[in-house]
Amino acid sequence: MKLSSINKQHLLFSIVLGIAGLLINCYPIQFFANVQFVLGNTVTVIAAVLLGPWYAFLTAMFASTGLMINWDSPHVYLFFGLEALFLGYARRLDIYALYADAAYWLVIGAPLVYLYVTFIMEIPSSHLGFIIAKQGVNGLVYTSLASLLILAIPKLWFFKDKVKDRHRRMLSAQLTYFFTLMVTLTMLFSALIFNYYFLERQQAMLKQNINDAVSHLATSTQNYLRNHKTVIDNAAKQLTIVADDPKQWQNMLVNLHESYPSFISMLIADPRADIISASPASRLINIDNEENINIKDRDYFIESFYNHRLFVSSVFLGRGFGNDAIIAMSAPFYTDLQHTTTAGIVEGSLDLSHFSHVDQNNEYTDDESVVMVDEQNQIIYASEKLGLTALSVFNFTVNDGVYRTSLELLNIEHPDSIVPEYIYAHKTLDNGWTVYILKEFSPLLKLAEEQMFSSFLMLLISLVCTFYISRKLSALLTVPLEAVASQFSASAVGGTKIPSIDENSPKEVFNLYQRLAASKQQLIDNQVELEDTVARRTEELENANRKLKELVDRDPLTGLFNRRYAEGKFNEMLDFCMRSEQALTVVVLDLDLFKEVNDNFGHLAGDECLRIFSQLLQKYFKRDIDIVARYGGEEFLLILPLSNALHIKHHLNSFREAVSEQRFTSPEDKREFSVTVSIGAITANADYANDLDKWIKVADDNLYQAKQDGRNRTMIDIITE
Ligand SMILES: Nc1nc2c(ncn2[C@@H]2O[C@H](COP(=O)(O)OP(=O)(O)OP(=O)(O)O)[C@@H](O)[C@H]2O)c(=O)[nH]1
Repeated sequence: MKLSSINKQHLLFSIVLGIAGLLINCYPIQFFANVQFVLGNTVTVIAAVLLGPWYAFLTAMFASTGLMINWDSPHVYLFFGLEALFLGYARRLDIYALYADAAYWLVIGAPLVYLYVTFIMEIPSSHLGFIIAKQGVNGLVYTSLASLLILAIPKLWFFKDKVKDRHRRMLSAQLTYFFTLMVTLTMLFSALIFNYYFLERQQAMLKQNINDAVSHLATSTQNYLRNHKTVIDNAAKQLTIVADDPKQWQNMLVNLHESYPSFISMLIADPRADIISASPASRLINIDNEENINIKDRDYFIESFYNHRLFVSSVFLGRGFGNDAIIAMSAPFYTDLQHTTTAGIVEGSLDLSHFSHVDQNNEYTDDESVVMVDEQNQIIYASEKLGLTALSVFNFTVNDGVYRTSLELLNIEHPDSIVPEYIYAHKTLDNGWTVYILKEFSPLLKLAEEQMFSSFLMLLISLVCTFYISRKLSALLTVPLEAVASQFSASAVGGTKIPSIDENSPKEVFNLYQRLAASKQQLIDNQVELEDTVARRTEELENANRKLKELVDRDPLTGLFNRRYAEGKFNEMLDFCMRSEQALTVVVLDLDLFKEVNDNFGHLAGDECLRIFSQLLQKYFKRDIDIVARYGGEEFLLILPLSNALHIKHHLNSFREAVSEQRFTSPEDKREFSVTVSIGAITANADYANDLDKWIKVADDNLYQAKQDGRNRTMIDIITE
């Protein structure tokens, strides 16, 4: 964009839009997981549609800053800046924003997100589909919203008119787009709201399940410990009864152990802390060799024997019994029922691998794991698939980052990752132990992803249906309108009968058609009437013109051509004779003593005489090419092309004699009189002279001579050279 082409008003508007976008994007609407609606980007689309690519880019930079503040990730400038340019240029090509944005996220956005997520954020590929779908859904939401806003707020059209609009869009395309927008937005929102509540419900159920599971595990663990404590306590009481008969101890211990196999081993020690009895006996090395094993350094002996209490040890790894984590439970027994003297202790080593049975019997074991830690946070038991070592410290980080959920999340393998690994619930037991139930997070994400893709699929199907239906719907209007237009187009004007249109056309179109038809009929009638009037007027005008022309060319008294006409025609006649190499005769005639006619018979008689004389002239010189003109007063001029030099004088004399024989009657007193005419003429080849005056001069001289010689005669010069 050239600096000179920057429009200040557009610049200001794009900045205002950008600031609005920035503010909106500071508060994105939270959805499931890390899905947030970035509705602030709506302004970028508005800028792209109304102002073009570079103003939109500026708006996008502002709006993205809102997201940058929120997400602290500069990628937003790249993604949304490119989107603004793409939409702006698509607008210049007259591609609708929604179609363009869908294309952007498919062709440019998705690969960019892929590269960014894989190489910069280092998020597991299992989350990729979800993240790309999330961006695409966001794009469609704010683009539809922006397009609808532009349609709904007419004031924005002020800017729209200034965008280069290459061609007008078809009504069908506009309707289709409008329907598509409506359906997209409705579908997206309903799908997202449905998904939101579905996922909320799923999470609530999950939370309930996991809490139930942890309560169950806690209760069963406590019961397990309590039961076995009771067993040890009861055993001590039994041993007090038979304290004086040590031979029974071994049998009793074996029987007890058989009943409670969860104890890996059981033993009885005397006051010297020597093991007197043990079960299973085979696991007590050297017991048969009378080499007693002494346990006076063990906590369980000290606590029970000296402190007289039922003791439960911390967790430790059994010695000589494999490497399972165990706890020792011990109780003192006495020589008498009054507990005056301690006779020894009874101890049971409780197998904690028992929890693996509990764990394995759990119906959700596929994606559910158990971790149990003691009060020092040492792992007592952990499901095998977690790969945690017994008695190591249970290290995890609580993931309360960008993922919005009411579930508690933690990470074990990747403590710093923003992607949660497990949903968990925990409970601390009375003895200070804590039980955890962990459930993998990815299936929930997968579910959300599937929901999103199925929503997409539904959207796609509805778009295809909308496209088809809106085309059909718009055809209901556009086809009859086009029919009306074609019937009233310029090419259809010729006909006088207007064809009818389809009766199924919408009523509005049919009404329009009827009004147009009535107007057109009126137009046709008017046109016919106008044509008649014009034809009539044209004829009248032509007649008037003809008359006018005759008036201009003719002498009003005699009806002969006037002098002006004759002089004007001379050259034409001369050319004609020149081409055909024929002779031309110019004749000047003058009535003899005409003054006397006037004087004796009056002017009316003179006029009548002139008229009849003229008729005689026309009778004698009647060829179409002859020009017979009144030259002035009682003088006449004849221009006679193609004259035969041998006959012309004779013909003139015949005329002269006819005049002298003609009888004229005075209109007033009916007296008769006659006149004679003197004739001067010249016959020569056309090349004799170009100038009529020269011809007339010779003819005039001859006329003079005729007058001089006594009138009523013809004088002619026939010039042959
Ligand atoms: N009644 C009538 N008389 C006309 C008209 N035009 C010219 N005259 C008359 O014609 C007469 C011509 O007279 P003159 O020029 O003296 O010639 P003339 O009497 O014919 O004598 P010559 O030519 O020498 O034979 C005049 O008295 C004119 O008034 C016309 O249109 N009507």
